[in-house]
Amino acid sequence: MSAEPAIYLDGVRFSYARKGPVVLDMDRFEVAAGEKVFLKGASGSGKSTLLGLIAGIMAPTAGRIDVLGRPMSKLSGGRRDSLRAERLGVIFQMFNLLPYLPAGANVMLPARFSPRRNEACKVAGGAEAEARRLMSRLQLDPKQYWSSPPTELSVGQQQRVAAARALIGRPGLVLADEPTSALDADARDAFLSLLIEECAASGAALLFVSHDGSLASKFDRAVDLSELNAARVGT
Ligand SMILES: Nc1ncnc2c1ncn2[C@@H]1O[C@H](COP(=O)(O)OP(=O)(O)OP(=O)(O)O)[C@@H](O)[C@H]1O
Repeated sequence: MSAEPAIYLDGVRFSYARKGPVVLDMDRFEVAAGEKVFLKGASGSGKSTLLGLIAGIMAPTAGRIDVLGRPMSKLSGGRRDSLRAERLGVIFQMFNLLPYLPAGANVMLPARFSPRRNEACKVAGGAEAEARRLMSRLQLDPKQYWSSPPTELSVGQQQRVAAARALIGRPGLVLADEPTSALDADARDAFLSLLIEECAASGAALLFVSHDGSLASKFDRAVDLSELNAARVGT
């Protein structure tokens, strides 16, 4: 496992519009390699914005964000996309599954787009074998659901597909934005335990956003963005 931090953020400011309000203003934030961090904060405190910046979907207005030792915030949009595809697993609030691809093909997507992740699947017998293993681990039987279109899956099942897709090919960092908000308490706890186990098995750091503070005890550390973000939007 790399000793470089999974996330290193220094003096970051971000506005959605050139003359718009500063929505994120953070001095320092770090997540160690393999660390599991729970990120909470009031609605509108900037959690999704922070994840978008770490994932390289947007670039900060000022400051530096390194991801797995790479200078994410200094890269062009195209190179940020490549870094995200090669090294990050991202589970969005709405899962962002491709509706025209069946579940199994959705899980395999990162391995199709990233040679590095495809290569990492070889120890498991290839990308399809690894996709099936991850679906089984996340309690979504691939014999039954491999060919199912996402529209025919329940919200909880779609979430498992999104998690398996994020985990395929050993990403160094998994970012999860409220992935449990649609689940009941038992399903939520089971899902989170499996996600944490799989991140630990592949050595991935996990930054997990949720409003539900009762989940925090499962993590190495909990962080409140309302305290870290000097912009204090939404509070
Ligand atoms: N696309 C956008 N354009 C302009 N402003 C935005 C955009 N997305 C979010 N914001 C603003 O940025 C601030 C932070 O929003 P963000 O979605 O990051 O908060 P959050 O903590 O994830 O909220 P929630 O817990 O409700 O999901 C809010 O004031 C919001 O209105």
